[in-house]
Amino acid sequence: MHDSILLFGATGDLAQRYLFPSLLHLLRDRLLPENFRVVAIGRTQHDDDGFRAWLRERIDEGDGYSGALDDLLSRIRYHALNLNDTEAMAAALAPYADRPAVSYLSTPPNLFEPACRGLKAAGLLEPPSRLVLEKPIGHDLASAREINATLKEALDESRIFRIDHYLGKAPVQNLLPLRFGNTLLEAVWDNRCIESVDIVVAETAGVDGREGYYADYGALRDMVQNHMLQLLALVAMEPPAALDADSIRDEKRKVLRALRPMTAADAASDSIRGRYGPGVVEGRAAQGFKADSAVETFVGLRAWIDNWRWAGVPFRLATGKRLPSRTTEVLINFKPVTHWLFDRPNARGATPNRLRMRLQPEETIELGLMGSLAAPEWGATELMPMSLDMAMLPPKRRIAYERLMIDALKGDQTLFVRDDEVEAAWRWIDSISAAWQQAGTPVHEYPAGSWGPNGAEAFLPRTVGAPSGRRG
Ligand SMILES: NC(=O)C1=CN([C@@H]2O[C@H](COP(=O)(O)OP(=O)(O)OC[C@H]3O[C@@H](n4cnc5c(N)ncnc54)[C@H](OP(=O)(O)O)[C@@H]3O)[C@@H](O)[C@H]2O)C=CC1
Ligand SMILES: O=C1O[C@H](COP(=O)(O)O)[C@@H](O)[C@H](O)[C@H]1O
Repeated sequence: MHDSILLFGATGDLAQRYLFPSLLHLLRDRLLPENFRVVAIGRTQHDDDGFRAWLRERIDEGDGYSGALDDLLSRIRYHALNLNDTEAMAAALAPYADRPAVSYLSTPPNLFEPACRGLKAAGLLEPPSRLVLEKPIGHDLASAREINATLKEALDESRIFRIDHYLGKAPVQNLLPLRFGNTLLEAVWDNRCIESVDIVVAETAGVDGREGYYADYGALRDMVQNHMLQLLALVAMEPPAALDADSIRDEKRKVLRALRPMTAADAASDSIRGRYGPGVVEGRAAQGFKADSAVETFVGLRAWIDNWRWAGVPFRLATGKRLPSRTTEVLINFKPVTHWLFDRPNARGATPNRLRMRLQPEETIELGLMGSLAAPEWGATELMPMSLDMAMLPPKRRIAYERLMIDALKGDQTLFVRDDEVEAAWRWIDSISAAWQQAGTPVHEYPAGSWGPNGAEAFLPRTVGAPSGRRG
């Protein structure tokens, strides 16, 4: 396990909210090597003590763990550097090439190339050192390819770790054991038994301080290209021959490549775009998002995977900001039974089986079944929907980045995205942006605190937002 991390973008939002807290938790739980050190790099001028004081004000140590924050701060050295200045980078960072290191670029993607130049000049990309990159990897297929080519000039793919923090979430890691560890599920996991799949990522948060980025990216590029397509790939992939990183990533890539490109003719039926206006979210007034570009904060898509297993099964993807509740879930909607035996006067109809995997805010799995309760007062046995609910209780709920940082330090790429997966995802996303452009797909305003623009309901499951265990 490497014991040296260089954190670029150390003064940024992501570092403050997630990366340093993750390191704090890992240190607190004694999961990092004894000599672990952090080299923090930002543009803002601080000396070591100034940065430590700045960081201390922004990190909550948590109850009952006194000492962990002091420990973390004592391991940090800070350098103010402009990543476009290769010579300055090489001079300041060469001393840290004394041990194999992980360099983590939590910076905008236009800095990846200059950062690689500086790291190379400092000797920090020599094997077995590694490079971790934040999303987004580009803005479209062409720019993603350029970034990937630049990275490969500096180091080989086996040492490049592209982050998708959804892969670090425990319930996402549970998708494979759930699918491939249960005969019961895998036997019915195809178009003979499954009618449709829903993947929903609803947020109450707005674009909050990332207006410039969002005006350029929108929900399609910010959320669908990465997190939602990774969920789709894990739900739809074939069983890998083994659990090593490349076997899993090979299968995910095949699914992404089988996504049917969207055409302008399909845009109206298979997609919807919206942008939040003013409204009320969780009881608080929220302003609308204004941008000069035609960019969406809500997107609904119907995706088709053109292969044997999934032919004819729609995958509905919906994500949006400033929606009424924070809900991330995957729903597998099974077909109804082929012949319904229980039709009687006043009897309820069949409710097809449904598997609901909720990732956020709570981590639960719910299987909807039909059953009966013999109730003498009704004079007959009435069929009714029932559900088997299970809360997933990991020993400790962790920030997704904790797992990803540990894996990068250990060199395990399973939960990181390979170049060809990123490119296959962009190929499909590009087809959608081109279809929208050709078809002139409008961006409809929706009030903050609503479930998206008119028409969004066709892309959202009926139950979304209902607390776990309650039928919508
Ligand atoms: N914030 C989030 O929730 C998420 C962010 N990401 C991704 O993570 C990355 C970082 O995001 P975020 O922290 O929000 O961004 P911020 O804008 O908050 O931070 C950017 C960081 O990069 C540094 N930086 C910018 N330009 C230079 C330069 N020329 N030389 C050296 N350092 C520079 C900044 O230094 P300084 O502040 O000192 O100027 C700052 O530390 C982005 O790629 C983003 O898309 C991904 C998922 C979620
Ligand atoms: O990468 C991103 O993810 C967050 C949502 O992550 P979650 O773990 O809170 O579900 C999203 O808000 C942000 O816009 C996007 O860049």
